[in-house]
Formats: sequence, C-alpha cells, structure tokens
Amino acid sequence: MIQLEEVRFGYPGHEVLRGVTLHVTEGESVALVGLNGCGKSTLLRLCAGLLRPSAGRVLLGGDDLTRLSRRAAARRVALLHQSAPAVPGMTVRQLVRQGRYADRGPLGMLRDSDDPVCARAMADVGVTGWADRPVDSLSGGERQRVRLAMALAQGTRVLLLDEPTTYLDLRHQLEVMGLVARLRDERGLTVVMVLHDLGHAARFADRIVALRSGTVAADGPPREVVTPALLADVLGVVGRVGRDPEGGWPVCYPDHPVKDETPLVK
Ligand SMILES: Nc1ncnc2c1ncn2[C@@H]1O[C@H](COP(=O)(O)OP(=O)(O)OP(=O)(O)O)[C@@H](O)[C@H]1O
Repeated sequence: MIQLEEVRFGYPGHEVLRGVTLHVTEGESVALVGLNGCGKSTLLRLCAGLLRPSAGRVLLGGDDLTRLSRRAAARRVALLHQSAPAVPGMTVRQLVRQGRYADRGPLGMLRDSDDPVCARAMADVGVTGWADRPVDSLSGGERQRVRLAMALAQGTRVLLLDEPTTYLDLRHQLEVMGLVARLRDERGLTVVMVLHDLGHAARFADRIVALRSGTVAADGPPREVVTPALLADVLGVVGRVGRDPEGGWPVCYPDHPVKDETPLVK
C-alpha cells in the first residue's frame, strides 16, 4: 500500500532522512517511534505527498506520489497533523466538513453525499454533541478529537496520524487508540501513526518502526522490537521490558536517561 524506497529528504542545510526503505501492506497498522527531531513527522508528510523526496521514491498503491495531484493524493491518504491552529469562529461541523475538500464538486461545493460521511466521522470519534460549538472554544484534547474526525471524514483507505493522543487524558487516549484499531479491523484501513508512548505502540500496532539518525534502526512486531536495547539505542533511556500478564504485549519500565554528553537544558 505504501512503499518508501531509499528515501532521502532534508530541509535547507539539514538532512533529515538518509535512505529510508519501508513497506506497509494494506490493512497494516504501523507505529513510528524515535527521538524528538528524528524525522517522524517528515516521513508522514512524505507519505501524504506534502513533501517530495530529494532521492528515492514514495509509492502509494503502486503509484509514484510525486505524479499525483494534491487532490488525488488527498482522496487516498489522510494526514492528522501534529497540531494546527483553529480558524476563529469555525464550528466543529464546519471543520470536519473541511475533511471533504478533495471530493468537492466542480464549483467547490460539497456534494449532498458528504453530510452522512461527516456525521459518521463525528460519531466515530464521539464529537457529534459539539457540532455547533466553535472549535476555538474547545480544550486541547477535545480539539484533537475533532481533528481526528476531520481526517476520518476524508474517507481514505490510508490514515497517517501524527501523535494522535496528544493532549488527551488517559481515558481518551485509550478510546482513540481503540477506535483506530477498530477502524483497521472493521474497515481494513492502513494506519501509520507516530507515537511517543511505546506502551501504546506495543499494544495497538502490528509493527513498530524505529527511526534513528535518519534511517530505520528497527522494524518488526512489538514483541521482537521492544527490547532494552531499543530503549537505550533508539530512545535514549535505560529501562526494563516486561510482558502484559493478560495481553502478552511488551510493557516498558523506563528508569533513567542514557548518560549523554549533550545536556537538554544548558
Ligand atoms: N519546515 C522545516 N524547516 C526546517 N527544518 C525543519 C522543518 N520541519 C522540521 N524541521 C527539522 O527537521 C527535523 C525533523 O523534524 P520532524 O518534525 O520530522 O521530527 P519528529 O521526529 O517528528 O520530531 P518530534 O518527535 O519532536 O515531533 C528536526 O530537526 C526539525 O527541526
């Protein structure tokens, strides 16, 4: 479904991805992990066709993304950005309808069939009751759920989620992760999500891909990938890894940061 072949990408004066090869099959759920600034969001933006690789290729369903128009790409893949400012006064319903932009008619009008799609997306995420509230009156966590509804309203087979649980309390983190897992199971969606919570990644993703220094440092099922070595070498913490007694997925017990010469705060 998504293929990255030896992808390189950098911002001016700063190379971020240095040859990433990654194949995601249809219906798979992949968690991207790695330290701040290692290139996870950049990789998602490349998968959405919002950035072009400086070398290598990104294919979506076999088609080179650089050859698809923005609108054609948006019919196939939805990206929940890490954060986006709310337009003052825009209601929840209006924002969710923005998710349908790729399917607008010739005059830019929303088709009649859009409303049920938006209504379903809002119901999926549990935000129907806020439909007429201005988005800028919502809390950070409420806004995050509305933005997820907007991404779902795009109606694509591929969902790219950049830190979907940001701002959410524990209960809503579990609800959103459960919803994403359900969408994958019931509708066969392909999901690639950036997660900082390795516990969520280990529990909810089929596969974990860890980035370090612009390349893939580890790639495999959580039970194989989540190890003390991954914690230390990729995430920079010393810790233990156990197993959930009921589910069997790996559970991390991070203890302290790996000793590093570079202080976070000088
Ligand atoms: N528009 C931009 N212009 C210049 N540099 C950028 C731009 N966007 C990101 N970067 C830099 O590229 C690197 C990778 O950024 P990216 O957002 O992909 O990292 P990330 O792994 O998603 O980080 P985080 O976990 O903090 O969200 C960082 O060093 C960042 O400062």
